[in-house]
Amino acid sequence: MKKNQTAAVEKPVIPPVTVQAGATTAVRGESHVEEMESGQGSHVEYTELALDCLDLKAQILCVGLAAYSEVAETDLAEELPLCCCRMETPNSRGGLSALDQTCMATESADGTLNRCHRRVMKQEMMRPSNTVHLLVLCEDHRAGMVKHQCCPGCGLFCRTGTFMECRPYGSISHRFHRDCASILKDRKFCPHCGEDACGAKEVTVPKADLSPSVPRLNPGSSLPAVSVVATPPSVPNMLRIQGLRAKKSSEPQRGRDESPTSNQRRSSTPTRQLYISAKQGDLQKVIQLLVDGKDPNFLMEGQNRWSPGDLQCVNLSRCVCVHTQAGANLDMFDEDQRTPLMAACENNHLDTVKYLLRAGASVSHKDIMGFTCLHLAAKLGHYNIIHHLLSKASKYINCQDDGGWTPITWAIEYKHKELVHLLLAKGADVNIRDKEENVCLHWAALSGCDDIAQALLEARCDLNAVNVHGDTPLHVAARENHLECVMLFLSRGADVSQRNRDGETALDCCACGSKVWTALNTNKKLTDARRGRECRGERVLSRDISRGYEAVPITCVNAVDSEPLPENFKYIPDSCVTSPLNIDKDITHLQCSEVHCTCTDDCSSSTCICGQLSLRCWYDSEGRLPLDFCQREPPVLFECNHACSCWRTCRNRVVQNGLRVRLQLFRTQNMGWGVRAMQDIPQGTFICEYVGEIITDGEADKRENDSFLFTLDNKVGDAHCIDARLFGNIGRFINHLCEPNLLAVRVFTMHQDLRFPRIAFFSSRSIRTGDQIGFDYGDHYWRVKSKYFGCQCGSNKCRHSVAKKCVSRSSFFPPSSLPDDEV
Ligand SMILES: C[S@@+](CC[C@H](N)C(=O)[O-])C[C@H]1O[C@@H](n2cnc3c(N)ncnc32)[C@H](O)[C@@H]1O
Repeated sequence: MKKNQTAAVEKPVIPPVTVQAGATTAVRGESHVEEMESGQGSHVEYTELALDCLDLKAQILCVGLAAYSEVAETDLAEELPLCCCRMETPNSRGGLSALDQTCMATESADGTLNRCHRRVMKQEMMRPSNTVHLLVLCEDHRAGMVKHQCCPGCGLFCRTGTFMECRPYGSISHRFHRDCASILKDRKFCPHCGEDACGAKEVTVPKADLSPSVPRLNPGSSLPAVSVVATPPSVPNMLRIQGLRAKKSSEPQRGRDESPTSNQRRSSTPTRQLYISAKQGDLQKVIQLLVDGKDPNFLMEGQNRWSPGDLQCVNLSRCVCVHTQAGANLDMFDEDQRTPLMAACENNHLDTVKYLLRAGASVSHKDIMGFTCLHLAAKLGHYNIIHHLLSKASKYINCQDDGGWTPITWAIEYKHKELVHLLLAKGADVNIRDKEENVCLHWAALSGCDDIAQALLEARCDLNAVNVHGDTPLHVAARENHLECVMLFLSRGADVSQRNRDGETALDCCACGSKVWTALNTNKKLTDARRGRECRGERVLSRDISRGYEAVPITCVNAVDSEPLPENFKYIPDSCVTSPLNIDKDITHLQCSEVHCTCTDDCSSSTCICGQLSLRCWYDSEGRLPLDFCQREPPVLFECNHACSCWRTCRNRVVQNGLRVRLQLFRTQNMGWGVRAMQDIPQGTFICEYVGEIITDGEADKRENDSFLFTLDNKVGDAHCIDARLFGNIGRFINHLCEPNLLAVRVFTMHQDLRFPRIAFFSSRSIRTGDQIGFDYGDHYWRVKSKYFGCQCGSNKCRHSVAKKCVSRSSFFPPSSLPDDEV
């Protein structure tokens, strides 16, 4: 419709404008076009307008885009040059030189040249086309330039004499010399607007007559008399101009900005100029061209692209605004099918993005790669852009590009952590598959960002997802040698033995001996062990029955029956009392370590105080009892204590340091729960203490369950027991073995009240991983218990497998204190 309208009058000229960097934009409604420099002798045609106030659409409607001839819309016309009569260029030399202070315009009148000598008021330079030199002009010639009275072909003014005149919009007059018309494929066009020169008329203006030109009725009959002036300084330039013009005519396919030697195809058409000016952020020219009626929706083929470099110009956003107000199709796209909104998103121009969204630009538009605005901004980590886009159009958050990638995928790959968190918070789907079936975790594994991977796992991204290659995220992280991601995935249960399409496990994907390899290999061994247990139907009931009270965790497993974790007792790391026993803890009663132990490597103090106790340090440098330690009647051990002068780290402190070997509570086939070693243990190693409730012998007699009683009979004072029935440690689960591998030894540590020794188990021989540990409950125990059951230790040397007559309460006895009179 616009194309059929014509303008009755020439529209006002939009002034040259400058936009200061950092000036608020039209989006906020505060922006305005800066005033043109207040030059002296300002022109009436120049109108200062605020950008927001521009109603270019109306102006352009008024001008009538229909003024474009059909020729102008053909490919042929796209190659035509365009004048730049209304453009100013800053004087690169800064201020005006003495020479510049004189107008450089030359009037051409029927072959006679006349150089202007008027004084110049403004230093900005002008020219009708890029093929001629820039000129500093007086105010009169500046006005003439704006009115297209300067010939773009030769750069001479056509204000008197005979010349061609094109009137594309009726009142607008484009002047040029007949020989300066643009020639393209044997056709002539107006060098100002590209209109067919057939429509131009030859007119003659008498020298003194500066009124609007009129068609020349009789060419040659009314030529004005013009004076031939001396050759002006600019004549050599004009020779060059003529030469270039001839070349342009002979090579019409080239653009006017193009050097003859350049192979690059240059933009040269009127409409193309609009696009280029917009790309360059040349707001002044954009406005000019739009007002001149150029189509804001023009799509240039071949070279048009909103490249990042183009878009860094501060004026761009204003150009976008102007385009928008001029009626541009907001979703017009370039050769990459990118819209201005996409360009603004990619280049982090938030204000422009806001403006375009308000104006109705599409968020869902996809470029040639299938990218949306969200993809572009996500890839570059433009947090605020994404935030704003999602606030307006959150439904596109999971939009996939041609690779099947969502915006969050791009943010992940480029490690934009904050952005990933934003997208997750806004509902990004982390399990959407791309074209290779990757999920987000694959991309986190590739980038090696464990923080992001963790966030994805918390967002329930599938750790075991496999892509078309059969790779899990663990495969990818291993291949990329990203240790942190590998550790994270393993800790979350990634399957180290999963094979991809090539039959590779993650272990096969990394360098042998690397940290990643070590982590994966360790995990594989543990996994294999676990799987072995699972094959046996073993269930892990607890990862630590001590609840962290021991230095090493004690797992509990059951591969035998459905018995649950034993919870009918309270695990305690040290013996306790439930009624006062008056244990002598008087520090002054402690035997001084100096007397019996120097706690040095050659410590061998052996002062005996009662004939029964050997006061010496028995431990070797590894904290083990010597191989010749008497097992039949083990001596009582006195460890150093707080009354000693030695350090807490001295060698004579082992039992008081607590559990150090790895043990496991397991379900036996026929002895209920039992304890086994989870590591190889050398002979003489402290295993654990028998911990429980310290009670009197009388109290023990009253207790119904005697299965956990350990007698502390020292033949010194009242007899006491440790009852581990209600309170105990791992020691309460140690079964009787007729071929024991443990030796119970009395030990004193922080007190030396001989009625209350601690019962410590040491390995009486070497123990292998997986072996059940056990001690000899003693003949007394079996004399009591054999009425009810026989020993189930399974040893060939079992001495208690046959049930015998019960006599009384049972309890365990350390070998060295078996009562002589027990029956
Ligand atoms: C201190 S508890 C040992 C842990 C016990 N197996 C459990 O399940 O709690 C002692 C009890 O274990 C069983 N026990 C220990 N050693 C045994 C053996 N060699 N043969 C049969 N039963 C045994 C007996 O029931 C005994 O009273």
